[in-house]
Amino acid sequence: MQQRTKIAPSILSADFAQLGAEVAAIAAAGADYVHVDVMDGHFVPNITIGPMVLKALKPHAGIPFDVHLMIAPVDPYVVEFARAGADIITFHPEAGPHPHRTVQLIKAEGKKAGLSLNPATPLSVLDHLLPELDLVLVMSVNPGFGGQAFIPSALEKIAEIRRRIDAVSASQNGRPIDLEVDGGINLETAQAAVRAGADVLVAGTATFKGGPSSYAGNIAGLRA
Ligand SMILES: O=C(CO)[C@@H](O)[C@H](O)COP(=O)(O)O
Repeated sequence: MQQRTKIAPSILSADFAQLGAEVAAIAAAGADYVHVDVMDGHFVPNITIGPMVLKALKPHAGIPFDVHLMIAPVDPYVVEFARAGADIITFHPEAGPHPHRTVQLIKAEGKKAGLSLNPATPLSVLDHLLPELDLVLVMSVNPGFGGQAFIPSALEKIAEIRRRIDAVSASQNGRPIDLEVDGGINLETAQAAVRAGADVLVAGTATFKGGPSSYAGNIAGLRA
């Protein structure tokens, strides 16, 4: 069953010189999650922020921090990100040999666990893991940078994952599992992604364009 659409601004498009004020501003503007893109220059070709910055940002926004780890290996860093303030920790199945163990590590810290699928990652990675997950993140761009164009084949993937999530959720007394889409989200692609079954939209460029006075309108526009 699809929930109300949630908006998770990616702070990759925020003003990095004002990050505390930026996360406070998006929370005040109606964002549901703060989406933190963690990149290591190895798993993806870009380097962003680590647990120290997450810890510094945490007190600035009273909404869940949705942390997307684009790092390999991922297991050695799960506990540090959890204790730095992540509420949801999402990782890639390619980032470690044992994705099920990574989920166990996340859950042992009392956090929600997400699995992210790159554009070329097959849906079979979900076969034995979906019942354990709280979130599935469909990448609609190749991870590494903001401002890329939405890859249309993500829509087919979202629709199939929607079916699988609904089946698992129904067998677990309606336990919610978020279906999040990330990359190239604008007013047009947001509508297509939600129609296909997404219920969380990650949006960097589309949230932060125009500066703080535009955030509430940008978020409301995406949600509508
Ligand atoms: O994880 C990533 C990129 O790797 C995304 O979160 C992007 O940062 C989204 O940016 P826009 O496409 O919305 O600008």
